[in-house]
Amino acid sequence: MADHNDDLIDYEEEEEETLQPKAAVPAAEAAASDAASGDAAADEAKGNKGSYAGVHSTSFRDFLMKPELLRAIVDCGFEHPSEVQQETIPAAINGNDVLCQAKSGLGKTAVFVLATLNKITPVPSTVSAIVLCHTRELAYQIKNEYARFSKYLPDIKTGVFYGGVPIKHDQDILSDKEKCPNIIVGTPGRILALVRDKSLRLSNVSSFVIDECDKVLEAVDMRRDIQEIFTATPHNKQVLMFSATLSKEIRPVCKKFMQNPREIYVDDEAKLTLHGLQQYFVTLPEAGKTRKLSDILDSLEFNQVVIFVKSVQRAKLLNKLLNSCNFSSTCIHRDMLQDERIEIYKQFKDFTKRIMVATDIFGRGIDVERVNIVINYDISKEADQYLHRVGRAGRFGTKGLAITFISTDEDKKVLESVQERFEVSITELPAEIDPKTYMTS
Ligand SMILES: Nc1ncnc2c1ncn2[C@@H]1O[C@H](COP(=O)(O)OP(=O)(O)OP(=O)(O)O)[C@@H](O)[C@H]1O
Repeated sequence: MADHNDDLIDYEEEEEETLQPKAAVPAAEAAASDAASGDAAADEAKGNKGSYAGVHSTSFRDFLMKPELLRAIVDCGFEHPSEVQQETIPAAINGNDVLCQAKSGLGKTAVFVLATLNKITPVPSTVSAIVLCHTRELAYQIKNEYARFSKYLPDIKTGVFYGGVPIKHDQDILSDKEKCPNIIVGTPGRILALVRDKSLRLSNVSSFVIDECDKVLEAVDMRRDIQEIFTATPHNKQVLMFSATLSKEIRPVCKKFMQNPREIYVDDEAKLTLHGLQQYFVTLPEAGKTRKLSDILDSLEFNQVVIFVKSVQRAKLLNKLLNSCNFSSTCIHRDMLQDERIEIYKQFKDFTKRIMVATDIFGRGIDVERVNIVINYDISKEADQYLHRVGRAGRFGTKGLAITFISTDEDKKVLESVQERFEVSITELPAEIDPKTYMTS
């Protein structure tokens, strides 16, 4: 990656101000009894969570959080914090800046959602937290996570703003005293447009979050937007950033936005491998891909499948083909009306469709619990993106299966680099796979 330092404001050159650690909310104990009342909802919500949820002794009650949050956590069926949550929630609640890498599907979202909700004392018509991410569907998903966790905090309002829909709607919400959100989730382009036209005032922001931060800050145009949004916020605020992949090149770029952050990295890339996920490849000519895909979908048991392709055109075509063969398939790509994209995301999340043909807009951050197979009809261009894509299966320690089609020398190289970097053995797809090995019962 090029040296982007010149593009960024160098906060190290400014006077360092230490963030005030937030006063502890003396509520953890009191919350225990409140939390217990949500047990029935929790049992229902638990569903098929992976074994990962149960192996830790630390409890969410050990964190100094508002009792309303602890109640919501119970309702969501979260029994124990995952490793990344144990490591980062206390630091984030304490007011530290956090730059965090942790493998896919282990609950990074809850870290910033809980930390920001815990911090905010909502003031009407005042935006206190801003959360940025790279795709509209992810922004929508994060907004829903805020809705889940703020269930018992009705005074905190969250809004989501992204491109592809009329900006007037967002402007109206922001100018309405009753509706103006305290927390805003969005994609950089639309948020910047709202800042520039002065509908969105960020002068009271105390939390600034970037999810999938490597992706957001890698692309020069998105990074410029972020930088401009960042300069509209006060100097003294908490900055939190997250991704499953954080190369050594991007870390200093992220840190330019932070003050003395708590840094959590997975330097041993082998530790990014999801162990509940079986990974296979199939070598075949390009012309044989559709036939093979159809055989796989016919022969394997699955709950939901995501099939990744490399272009919009291929997504459209493949989806059409699958539908003509009576598969319950849908597709998502950038060449669609935004409302339609969100509708399709919702249908898939609600299990109305079993198969999603997608471009890389669905490759990071998207969390659909029932997805247990990912197929790379076209392999990604880079190893990092492979890791994110296959992470759509095997969420939160559940089992899953990833199958990658290899038809060119280029494809082979990407697969080799995945195996080397993440120390994972990807073998040839066997003639038969026992469903028990990839379906969580
Ligand atoms: N402590 C917990 N107990 C049970 N389930 C959890 C817990 N934390 C998170 N989850 C669930 O695990 C799933 C994955 O979480 P999330 O989407 O935040 O992962 P992530 O780390 O952001 O992954 P990615 O890197 O792929 O974006 C979600 O469905 C979430 O509700």
